[in-house]
Amino acid sequence: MRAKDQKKHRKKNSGPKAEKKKQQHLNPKAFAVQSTVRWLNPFTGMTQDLKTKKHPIPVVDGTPVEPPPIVVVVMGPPKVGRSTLIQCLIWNFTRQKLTEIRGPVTIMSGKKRRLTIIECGCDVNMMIDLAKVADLVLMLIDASFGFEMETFEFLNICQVHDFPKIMGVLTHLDSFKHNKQLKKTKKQLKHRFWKEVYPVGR
Ligand SMILES: Nc1nc2c(ncn2[C@@H]2O[C@H](COP(=O)(O)OP(=O)(O)OP(=O)(O)O)[C@@H](O)[C@H]2O)c(=O)[nH]1
Repeated sequence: MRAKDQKKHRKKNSGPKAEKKKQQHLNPKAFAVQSTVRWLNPFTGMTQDLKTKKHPIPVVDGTPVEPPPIVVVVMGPPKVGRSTLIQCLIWNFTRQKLTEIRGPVTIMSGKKRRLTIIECGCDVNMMIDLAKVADLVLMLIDASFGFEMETFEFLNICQVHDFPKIMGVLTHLDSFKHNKQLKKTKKQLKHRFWKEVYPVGR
């Protein structure tokens, strides 16, 4: 068969494929300038875009007027006197009595300074979370008993997560009958506390 006799390939004008091809050719220069008149029009064209770009954007200062509250974490083993200490702190700053502590308590400690006091339980997850956010940790130690597992656990966690400021607070000091014994225990606990905290603490 000769090439002349062969039928020429004809373009499809109907059917789904043809429709698709037609649609593809509808807007070949979608992002090009199609009309210079419209392009120069101050309300619809590029001029408006250029003007907007030139317009200075006001810089908003997002810094809060009042500083965020200082997070104070009160931690210690069970029955060491955490709730009692928090109640005393609240009474000291606000002259209000809080019988039950159910969560974080925020108090005004100055004209613009706020304190958020959080009681830390003996749960490890809670300790990890609070070690990350605490600005100051009040570490309660029962003087009549000495250091307990929870205290060391918390100190270890603090070493991993950016060590916060730590203050040791001795409780149950009134259980000592003799002054000499009290002084000796205080000294011992103080030395031990510094040994544990100082090498890594701020
Ligand atoms: N003698 C004496 N008793 C204290 C002292 N601090 C707290 N207590 C008593 O110890 C008991 C427990 O105190 P809480 O403040 O409830 O201790 P906590 O650590 O909050 O205890 P839990 O949350 O129940 O684990 C209470 O009866 C307090 O009165 C203290 O310095 N001396």
